[in-house]
Amino acid sequence: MKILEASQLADLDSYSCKEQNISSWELMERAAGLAYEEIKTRLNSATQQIKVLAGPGNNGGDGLAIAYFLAQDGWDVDVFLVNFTSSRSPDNQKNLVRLKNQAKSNIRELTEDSELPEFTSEDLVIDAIFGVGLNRSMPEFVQKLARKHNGSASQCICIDVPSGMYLDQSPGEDEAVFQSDLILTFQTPKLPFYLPDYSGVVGEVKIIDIGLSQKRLSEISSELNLVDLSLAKKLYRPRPRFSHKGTYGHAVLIGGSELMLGSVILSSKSCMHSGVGKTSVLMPSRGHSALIQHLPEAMLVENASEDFISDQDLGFNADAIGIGIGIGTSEAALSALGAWLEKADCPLVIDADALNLIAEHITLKDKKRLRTLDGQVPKKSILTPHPGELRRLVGSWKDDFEKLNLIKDFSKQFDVIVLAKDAYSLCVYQDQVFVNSTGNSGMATAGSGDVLTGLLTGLLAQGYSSLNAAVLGMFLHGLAGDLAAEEMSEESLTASDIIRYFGDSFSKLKA
Ligand SMILES: NC(=O)C1=CN([C@@H]2O[C@H](COP(=O)(O)OP(=O)(O)OC[C@H]3O[C@@H](n4cnc5c(N)ncnc54)[C@H](OP(=O)(O)O)[C@@H]3O)[C@@H](O)[C@H]2O)[C@H](O)CC1
Ligand SMILES: [K+]
Repeated sequence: MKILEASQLADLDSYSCKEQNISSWELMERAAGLAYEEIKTRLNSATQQIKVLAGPGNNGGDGLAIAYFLAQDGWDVDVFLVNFTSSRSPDNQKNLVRLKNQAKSNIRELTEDSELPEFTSEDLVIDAIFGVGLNRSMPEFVQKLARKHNGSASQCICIDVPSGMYLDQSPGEDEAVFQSDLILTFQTPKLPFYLPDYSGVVGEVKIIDIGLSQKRLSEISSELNLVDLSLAKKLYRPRPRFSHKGTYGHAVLIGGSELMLGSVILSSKSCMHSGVGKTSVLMPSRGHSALIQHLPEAMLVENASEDFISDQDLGFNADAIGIGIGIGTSEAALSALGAWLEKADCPLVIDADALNLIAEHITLKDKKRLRTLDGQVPKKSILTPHPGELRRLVGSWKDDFEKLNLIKDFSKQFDVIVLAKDAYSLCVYQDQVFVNSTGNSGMATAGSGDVLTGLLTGLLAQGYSSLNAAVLGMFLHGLAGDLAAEEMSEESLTASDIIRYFGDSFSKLKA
């Protein structure tokens, strides 16, 4: 699903009105009506009082229409006109006149000099002060209102976006943003919903289809996408009926060191469950019997060292290699990694300590090592850093938008795909950004990343392009975690459970 910028949203709005021969007010009426239908399903006898906070722009216009519908239905509604300017958009004005004529709700004006309303646990607050039009800090009294609301126990439904949220920047340190329990957003998801800087204010998100032009939406080029089931289904390639294990590729996992042997076993197991034909494992020889015990389907590659990975020739052509899991940062690991980066002639997934080694040798600016590592990270490799590894690779950022730009620059510089793991992982290739919609906090557990690496390596070996493998694998991994958490709760989830739900996760793609 495309994620649009404010200017693209405005273009989509006006195009849709023309295409459908409706006025902007009629579009607002439709959007507000659909939001109201959703709100209605959430009201119950415990909802004592509804407080609608409406700004003077079109977001406020939505709020005034919702207040009208609620009052028509007999709900007790207090409307606060948050008048940070004396000018009102025409559609807002029309809705205000209608609301006043209806005479069923209490309407109060709030300006800088007004006493702010109280919010209690019995209030349902509908925040319609600012929408996607916010382009500078909210006026101080509106921020005070947000802080007062955030400090209360009231419930809050934000219309389109929480007031105070920018589409293209993080809030300043002291800037207030309305904390939402639910966001009813129109037509397309908005990027900040998925960024850590806004995590404290984003509750449940419901995307409401308000019938904007699908034709125009498909024409608008957006490099930002939310990876949902329908996008994942487009990437998935069904298995041909007439096929054999050679059809699905030969994946190799290279990982492990003296005290970190489990991770590569886990990763290999994940790879084996990804649909791949064959999985071979190159790991320290002291882990060989454990691997065979836990994963008899896997094949071992001879390894010269008991404790470290080596650059032993495979003796066959690998279709994809996953490298780095548990290798440590020793000289032995560094030298084997350097050799593999140099000789690999298939797509790579690079994870964990391999990323740390690469990062170290980029930031050290040690020319010799730069040549052996950074210069030879094969193009189109998938790098899967967690936030700490990412920082080591791309440097520090002051907010999520700067982070995104750093990742894009890095991806362009080395021509690699970066899958930045987070609550909502981001998969970035040059200027294209794919935001994951699956996953949960139960997956923040040891081994979860190893499972992702195995899955990505397996998909690559099956012939998915690097970008498609990264995007699809990210989605499937999160979905498996969600399905596992549904059954067993986030708390008890382990990395092995994620693998057990791969099957259900793939099934969703075929449904
Ligand atoms: N298709 C849809 O998604 C529909 C969306 N609708 C709703 O419309 C809003 C967007 O409405 P808009 O009027 O463009 O913007 P806002 O209501 O968010 O803001 C109003 C104006 O306020 C000014 N502004 C911005 N920041 C500040 C600030 N910090 N202080 C004071 N004023 C500010 C700005 O105008 P300027 O000219 O002063 O820059 C805004 O334009 C969308 O979110 C939906 O809720 C429609 O209902 C139809 C369908
Ligand atoms: K709002």
